[in-house]
Amino acid sequence: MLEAVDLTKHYKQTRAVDGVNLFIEKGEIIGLLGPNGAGKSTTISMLSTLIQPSSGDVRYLNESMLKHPQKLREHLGVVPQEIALYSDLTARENLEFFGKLYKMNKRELTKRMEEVFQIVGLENKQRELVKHFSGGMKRRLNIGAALLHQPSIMFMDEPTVGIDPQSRSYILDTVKQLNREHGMTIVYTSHYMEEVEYLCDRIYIMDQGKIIASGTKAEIKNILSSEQTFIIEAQSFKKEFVERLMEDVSVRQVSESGNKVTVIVPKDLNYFQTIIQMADETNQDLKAVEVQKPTLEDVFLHLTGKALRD
Ligand SMILES: Nc1ncnc2c1ncn2[C@@H]1O[C@H](COP(=O)(O)OP(=O)(O)OP(=O)(O)O)[C@@H](O)[C@H]1O
Repeated sequence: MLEAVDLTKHYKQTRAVDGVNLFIEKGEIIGLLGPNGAGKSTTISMLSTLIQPSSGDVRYLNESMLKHPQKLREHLGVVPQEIALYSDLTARENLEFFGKLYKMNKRELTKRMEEVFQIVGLENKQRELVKHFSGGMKRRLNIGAALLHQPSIMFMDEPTVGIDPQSRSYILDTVKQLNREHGMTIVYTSHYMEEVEYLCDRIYIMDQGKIIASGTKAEIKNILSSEQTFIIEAQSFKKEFVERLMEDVSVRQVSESGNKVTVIVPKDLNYFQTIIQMADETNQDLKAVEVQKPTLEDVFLHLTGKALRD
């Protein structure tokens, strides 16, 4: 339905987005995951026609949107990273303002505002000044503003950054509900992999302006299917035991943190046995040895050598 074709944006020396190809099908929740500065916001600003690419194309229903962005804009809702509300107005006055921008007539707007306040859970706060709202309530109202004109595609740029856990969980549930009950297509950017894992059908992982992996959650985790991770727990670790692990040529990675040691080995090894044997030989007491399923964070670490929240 919506496609980025070799999308590139540079600012002087910075290649903010560097040859991104991605597609979004109707009814999907797509996650755009990457650390700060990866190019997520710039990508969605180009996809939502807010900024012009340096090169490449944005296609909606197979038609280029660079010359006629209006065709796409009426179907889009954008929740920007920065809160865009008037704090001296009430929640209701804010939505009225946005409704006028969308050129909605009064009757239509009044009806839609009721629905929107309900979706974002602010029915009882309509007449309160936004300056008295918590960060989470402002975010929810911001989402409400983007929903007024009933868009079919919604771009949400890190909508849960810096808010309380209750509002965060409310927003995540709202995203699911908009998708399931209203059939909305959603593009969700985040650097919280657990959010993307919870919400999204397909994921694009970005780093330094490029897509470095894409696919369903299962497909992405499969990237690591050639490895297995063991978490070894003990009251304290003996130097000899950790050294034995580090010296083992079949071990790909060892890291020690507090009372846990993480060991990555090829999948086909029966390494559980080896760990027990090494512990025995070095008089190391163990509390537990667990095999860990890979998370998206592990995949990211594997692909880029750095953590998502660096
Ligand atoms: N208007 C601009 N002028 C100059 N450089 C920019 C501009 N916008 C973005 N950049 C740079 O482009 C790169 C990508 O930025 P972008 O905001 O798209 O990343 P992001 O993945 O959304 O990060 P964040 O999670 O911090 O929002 C960064 O290095 C940023 O500094």
